[in-house]
Amino acid sequence: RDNSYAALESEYILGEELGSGGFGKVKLATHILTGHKVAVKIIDKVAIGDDLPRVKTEMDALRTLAHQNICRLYHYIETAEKFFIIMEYCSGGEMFDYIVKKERLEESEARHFFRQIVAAIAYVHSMGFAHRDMKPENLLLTEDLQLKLIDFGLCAKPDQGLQNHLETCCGSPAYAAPELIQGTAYRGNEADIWSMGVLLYALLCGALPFEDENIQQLYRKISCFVLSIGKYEEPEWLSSASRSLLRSMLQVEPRRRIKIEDMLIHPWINKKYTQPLKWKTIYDKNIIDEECARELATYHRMSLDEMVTTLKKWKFDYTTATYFLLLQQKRKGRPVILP
Ligand SMILES: CN(C)C[C@H]1CC[C@H](N2C(=O)N(C)Cc3cnc4ccc(-c5cc(Cl)c(O)c(Cl)c5)nc4c32)CC1
Repeated sequence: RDNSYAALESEYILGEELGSGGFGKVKLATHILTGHKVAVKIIDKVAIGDDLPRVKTEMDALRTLAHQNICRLYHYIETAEKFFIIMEYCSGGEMFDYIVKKERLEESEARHFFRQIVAAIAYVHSMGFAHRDMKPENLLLTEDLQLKLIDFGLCAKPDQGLQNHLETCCGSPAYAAPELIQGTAYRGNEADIWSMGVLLYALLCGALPFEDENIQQLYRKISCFVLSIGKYEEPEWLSSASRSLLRSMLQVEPRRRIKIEDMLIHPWINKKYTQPLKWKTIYDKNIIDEECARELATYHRMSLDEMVTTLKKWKFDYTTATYFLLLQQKRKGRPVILP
């Protein structure tokens, strides 16, 4: 092992592998100072090759996007050979596994999850980004069944106008919007709405509207859906409110697709909820929790003001990670102390 891990192992204890992908692997780790579990995405620069821009894309997105339904970036370390992206650990695993175990969800449970997905995407779009790879595998659960959106390797800033298909062939075909399949120019945020429609269908029906192990067949199904009046079978148990929301998201013509703002006030989203959907972030980068800053200042033998000033630089170094984990400790009602 090259000395890259040295940078990491002085601050974290590496644990089991949680999963891997084209990017590299994700390992469980323990943040030494607080004893908290974290997830470390390890990317080998040589192995990633010309996919390196995707890493930068994800880093920029994770640094900018701070939201209760998005996996939190704590710290990142770049060495000559590797990137280490230290993030919030989601002990509940993938939402995909949760749905599979349950076959399909009751409408109320589907709504509990879907409201969090809408909140995350409303925030991502409000920040000028589009995720572009929305699917159950990219939605993780915390131990208290809170949803966290992950994998921003394909995200884009739609205010860069229309992306055309070729340069950014995206995500997973089963969730890909028709305009993406057809290779015409598309807007990332409109494609996200389509993918969320497929996601909602999966949550409610326990299956995918367009399913085929053979990619060509799958594309044909999506395309013929595109060409026909967009028929897919709607199981009889779906309520009329569910059907209307699904139909408004699975609109073939992107311009006719429901907008995220209209989803926030859709009757199905708000059924049995008195509060309107709180989609804005609960985090304010300008507000530093004094108790956590004080504990860090004492540990580093710095004044409180110096520590607050340092934290407001959001360097995503070990101190940023320790601050976030102390904040998490405080949110769980545990004492905010360092050894
Ligand atoms: C199938 N994918 C392409 C990779 C897979 C790797 C394991 C990971 N995971 C799991 O699969 N558990 C079952 C446990 C688990 C727990 N906490 C995690 C916290 C963060 C992440 C994470 C992973 C990636 Cl690739 C990201 O870009 C971001 Cl922003 C975050 N993955 C986690 C994770 C889920 C994704």
